[in-house]
Amino acid sequence: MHIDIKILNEKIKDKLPAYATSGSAGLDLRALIDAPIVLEPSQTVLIPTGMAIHLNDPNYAALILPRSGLGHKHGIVLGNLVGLIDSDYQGELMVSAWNRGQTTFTIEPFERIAQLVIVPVVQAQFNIVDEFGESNRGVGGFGSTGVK
Ligand SMILES: O=c1ccn([C@H]2C[C@H](O)[C@@H](COP(=O)(O)OP(=O)(O)OP(=O)(O)O)O2)c(=O)[nH]1
Repeated sequence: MHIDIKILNEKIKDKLPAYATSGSAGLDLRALIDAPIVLEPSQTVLIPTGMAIHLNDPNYAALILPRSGLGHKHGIVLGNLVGLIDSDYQGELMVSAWNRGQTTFTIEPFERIAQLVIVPVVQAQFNIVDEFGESNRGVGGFGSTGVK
């Protein structure tokens, strides 16, 4: 798949997202900031990435996800938990960085703060019905199969 990407800030030109290994699902996104940002516990900041993508196909979306290491070791996740990038969005990719840990964390310029995953999407059409067809589960949910 080819995706149009716009460089909005020349400083990111030689640091564009790339798959780290042939099996990588995510592309690391870097913080396009001029100076370190100190994130206090519980604080959330919106971090620019200096780039925009245009997926241009309703059958795809991109998800911004936390980096496992940052989340596990330092408590840096996303203020919106997951960022959803619509296929018609052309603006700058922004990362909502949330320090859910108990100590300050400093985001350095160009630090890899999140990752972008391209995913397939189905835009559904809904048929209004009075009754659904047969199903094994029916309306049972929220642990109805025995999960505590
Ligand atoms: O982490 C994120 C989440 C979203 N976006 C951009 C891409 C997305 O297509 C657009 C709108 O996001 P969303 O629909 O989730 O935001 P909203 O709060 O529902 O606002 P809107 O009224 O703009 O849809 O913002 C980002 O850059 N980073």
